[in-house]
Amino acid sequence: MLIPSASPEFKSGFVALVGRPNVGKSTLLNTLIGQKIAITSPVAQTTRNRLQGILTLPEAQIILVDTPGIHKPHHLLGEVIVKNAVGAIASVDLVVWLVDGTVEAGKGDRFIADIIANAGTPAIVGLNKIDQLTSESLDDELKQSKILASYRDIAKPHDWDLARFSAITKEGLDKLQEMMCNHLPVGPYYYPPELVTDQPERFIMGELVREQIMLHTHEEVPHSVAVGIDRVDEQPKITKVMATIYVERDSQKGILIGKKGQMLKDIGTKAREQMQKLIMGAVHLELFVKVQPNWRSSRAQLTDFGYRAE
Ligand SMILES: Nc1nc2c(ncn2[C@@H]2O[C@H](COP(=O)(O)OP(=O)(O)OP(=O)(O)O)[C@@H](O)[C@H]2O)c(=O)[nH]1
Repeated sequence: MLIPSASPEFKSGFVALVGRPNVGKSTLLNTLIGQKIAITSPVAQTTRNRLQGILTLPEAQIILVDTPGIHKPHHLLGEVIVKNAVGAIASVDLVVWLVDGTVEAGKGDRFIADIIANAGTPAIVGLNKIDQLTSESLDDELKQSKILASYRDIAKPHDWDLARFSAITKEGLDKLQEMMCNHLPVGPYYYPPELVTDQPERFIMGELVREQIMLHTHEEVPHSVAVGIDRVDEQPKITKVMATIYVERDSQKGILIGKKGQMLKDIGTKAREQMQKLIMGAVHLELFVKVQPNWRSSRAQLTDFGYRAE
């Protein structure tokens, strides 16, 4: 893949997507670059690592940095996640601060606004999920103007732009893209235009397994799961993938395997389908489950699973 030379007006830069857990950062990233590279789920705190999506337009290359949701940390993994998100804010050209555009700004939102303001990075406040708003009555309209006003109040002193959109229906995303380009400096292509992410396929494969675990199991399991891809064997007609799911307790292993192995089978089938889309070819997936007590509290284990403090 070749990196073309940019025209003198070409713009490029790094844009961090930040916000509370579950506001739709990963969904927005996937929609903007037009391919699934970030996993999403209705469970908060799905995203753990920094992931870059590359959006190449005729006039600009925007490198979108997905960050884990900012929340109060409860264990070492939580601390590492928040520290990485804060680090990302300080090191980019622009922040898109994503919020749930269906509710007024609250304490948690102001906490993030303060972090962005302290970093001094220019920002766009992105009110997402507007597809969920209805404007059938005067009450609805009043509610919407209150939501908008609550974010305007926060944005105004810092000169932050406001954008309203839906990462799912794509309404308003053209305008957001235009705003992002306006904020970027003139610059080169950082990546070949065909590339959509900086992450190796192996990492995304592990994430696709983790996504299915989150979708298939209940509260007890998701946050204590890590997935390691042990082997990827590319054969002429099929790619064989072996992966291990690490949990902290025997009980979680039991839940994951399920009655007669049915749960693990379902997770494997769905993850395999997603992997086939990713590599555009046939996949044979083998999953193993291992108990690794307290991996979230061990720095060495976190590093092994690829969660690095940056
Ligand atoms: N209706 C609606 N739902 C959305 C929209 N964007 C995201 N969602 C949903 O919100 C949930 C969370 O989305 P994610 O993209 O995983 O959120 P996130 O901010 O990356 O979450 P973390 O990884 O926890 O930080 C998912 O169920 C999405 O389908 C939107 O524009 N409209």
